[in-house]
Amino acid sequence: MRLIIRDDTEQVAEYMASYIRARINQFAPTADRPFVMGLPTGSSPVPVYRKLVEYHRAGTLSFKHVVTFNMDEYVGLPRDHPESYHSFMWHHLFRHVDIPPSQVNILDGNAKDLNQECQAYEEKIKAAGGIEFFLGGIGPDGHIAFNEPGSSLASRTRPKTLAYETILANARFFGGDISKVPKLALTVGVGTVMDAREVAVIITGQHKAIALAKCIEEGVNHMWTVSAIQTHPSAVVVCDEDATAELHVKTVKYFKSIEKVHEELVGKENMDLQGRVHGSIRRGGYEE
Ligand SMILES: N[C@@H]1[C@@H](O)[C@H](O)[C@@H](COP(=O)(O)O)O[C@@H]1O
Repeated sequence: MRLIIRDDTEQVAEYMASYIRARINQFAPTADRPFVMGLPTGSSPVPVYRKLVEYHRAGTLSFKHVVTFNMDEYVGLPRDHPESYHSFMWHHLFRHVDIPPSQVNILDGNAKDLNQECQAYEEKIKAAGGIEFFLGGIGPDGHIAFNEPGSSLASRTRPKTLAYETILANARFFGGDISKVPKLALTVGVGTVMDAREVAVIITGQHKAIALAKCIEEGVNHMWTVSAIQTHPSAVVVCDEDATAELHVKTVKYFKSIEKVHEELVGKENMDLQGRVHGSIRRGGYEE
């Protein structure tokens, strides 16, 4: 696993978005061989989506042959509610790019049979050939998607009761009114995320510093579900300086030195590929 540290959220977004652009363009997706992505909601990915939209407008990125699967959705919120993840994704990304709506997949939190909806989602991912690249964010309690502390690290897409801490954290999107925050969600499982061929997680802000330390410096633990990425063969965490507050200085220095040596090996001219180099050094992905 690699840890990439940037000064602030803007630089984190720049890194992540340019990496995604390079990854899609390098994959050269076609109608028969689309690029399949997993996508998160939350405030952390917003600047990443803004940059992806900019790239699209500048003509350097197309979503024509991209298929997306969102991580999660609230149960019981109308699809067009401003805080549904459906609305969020169309507002921040999909309506600004050339993705055909038929290639967008978001769990239906109003499905009659929620278990059936989740099972069908897993099958749809499988039918699409699996997820090539899963972008994730985390909650301050280290949850990835809505895989709250104690979720099985082998979990699949399913309905999930939200932890009180998550309900509190998300109250800011519902005018600070806890009673308005849905208490149940549909979410991909940790196992679903881990099945992706590559996983990248954005962790920003001092309020996520403990979660980052648990994920990087401690063992794999179901109480910090994002820590499962330690077992993934091709994973990266991209964080800002604020989020490193609970890491040992030695850890920060270590990952910065890895990146420095990597830059020297790869050469400045390839830096836009951010760790993914054509040819002999890397065939793809973050192997560490
Ligand atoms: N289900 C979502 C997660 O997928 C997301 O990672 C998290 C963090 O949101 P933010 O980036 O706003 O801190 O919010 C919710 O809990």
